[in-house]
Amino acid sequence: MKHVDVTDFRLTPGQILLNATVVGVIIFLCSMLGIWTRPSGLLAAFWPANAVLLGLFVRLPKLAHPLGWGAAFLGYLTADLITGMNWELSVFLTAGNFAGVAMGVFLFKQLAEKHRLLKQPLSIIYLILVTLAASVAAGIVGMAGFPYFFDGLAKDGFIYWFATEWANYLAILPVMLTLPRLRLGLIRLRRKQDCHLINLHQGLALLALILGMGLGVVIGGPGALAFLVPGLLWCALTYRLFTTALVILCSNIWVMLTISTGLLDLGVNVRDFLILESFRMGLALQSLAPLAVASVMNARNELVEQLRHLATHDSLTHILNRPGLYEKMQPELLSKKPYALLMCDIDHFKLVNDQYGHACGDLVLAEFAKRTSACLRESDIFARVGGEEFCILLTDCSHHIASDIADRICQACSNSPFQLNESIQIDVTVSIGLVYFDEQQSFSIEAILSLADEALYDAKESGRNCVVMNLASA
Ligand SMILES: Nc1nc2c(ncn2[C@@H]2O[C@H](COP(=O)(O)OP(=O)(O)OP(=O)(O)O)[C@@H](O)[C@H]2O)c(=O)[nH]1
Repeated sequence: MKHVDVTDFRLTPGQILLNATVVGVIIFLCSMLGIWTRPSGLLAAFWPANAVLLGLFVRLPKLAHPLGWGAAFLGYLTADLITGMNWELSVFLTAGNFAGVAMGVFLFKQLAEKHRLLKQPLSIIYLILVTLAASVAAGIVGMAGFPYFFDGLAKDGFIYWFATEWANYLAILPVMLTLPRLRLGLIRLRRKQDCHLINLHQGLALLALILGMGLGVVIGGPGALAFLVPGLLWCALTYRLFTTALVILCSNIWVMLTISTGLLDLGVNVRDFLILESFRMGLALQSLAPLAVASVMNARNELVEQLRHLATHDSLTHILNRPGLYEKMQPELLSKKPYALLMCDIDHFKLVNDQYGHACGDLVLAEFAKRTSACLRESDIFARVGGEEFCILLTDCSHHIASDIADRICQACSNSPFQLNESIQIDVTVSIGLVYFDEQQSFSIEAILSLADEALYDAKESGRNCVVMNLASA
């Protein structure tokens, strides 16, 4: 079945025009960068525009509107024409650029999103294959026009286009594909930890890479490229996928710059066209090893995170379970500010199970968790610690706030019946034992829970559907 991107239909003409303008401007700037960094025609190696266009169209498919393609065409053409190229040659070069990008967009569309975003180790193999095909497409156009425009052999045209495209795609695309949440050109970082200062381990990894770069320049020779490998691998084991891709791109640019300026002497004649192309591809392919390591680490970290979540959360109510609560009840958290612990137990819950069945009992538990969560503050910790027993840790609160919250939970249950399905409505009440601790007091987690259990027992004894509060004394 043909896949239709419904988001296309939601764009207004104004948005489509704005998107196209953004694409056109980005491609113009990238083309200018490529032209500007081309020293005396020989090392026109850094041509980011195609990889950036492909990355944009893969990450934001709504940009790949016919107007977006048209704007990209104008972006390429304008950069060429204002830097003195004749329009015939410019159209030929742009056709080569488009052939590669179109092939890449088509093939990436056939892949699952996890592979498009390089989230699985196998994604790196797909990246190699897709960019290989895109570079062959560009190479075929290059081969067709090379004899006419450059008076060279068609075979050389193919090699030149193919190698340059492949090296650029492999270096730049990983950065585009792993860029955290691209929204209108703004980067929204997913986790707080991304904003933290890099830690010592990450700093050392970067230092190892810089050392490798420096050693390569000092020692030189054909092995100099491999000096980057330890630093890159260390980065791959330490940084997130996007950061690793960025570090790889920067180190590749460094190598290309030091070679083109003569700072890095590989001991081979990089002015020889075939040696240069072989070198470019070797550099790009070498970068895939650390990228694959980073991708494996990414998949592993996501798996560990999923397992950790499963181990610390209750699958029925999606709140913390007992181990999750213990993990959060850090002694240092409990020693600094006054806090309260609420032990909640649904009244006569056994009757619900007996009368309506276990499945309805489960619905009551889930609804209780939902109603209770709505009564809590963001900082409160809520866990299911037994069958129909729930525990709430209220950090940094007065005993007034604690008893207010406990009353609110009781009312949230008793005020309106629980609607289990279209025909079943039941009245549910909850008993709550509350213990309040000021910051002077120090108790073990077990002692805290046991004191709350005693208060809960008193609440049950007092007739249920009520809160009993104990002020703990050390
Ligand atoms: N549906 C469902 N029932 C559970 C679950 N875990 C425990 N239970 C049931 O919860 C009931 C707990 O009953 P009791 O501990 O006797 O207490 P109660 O009926 O709530 O009475 P009081 O606490 O004295 O008001 C038992 O029938 C358990 O089988 C669960 O995950 N789902």
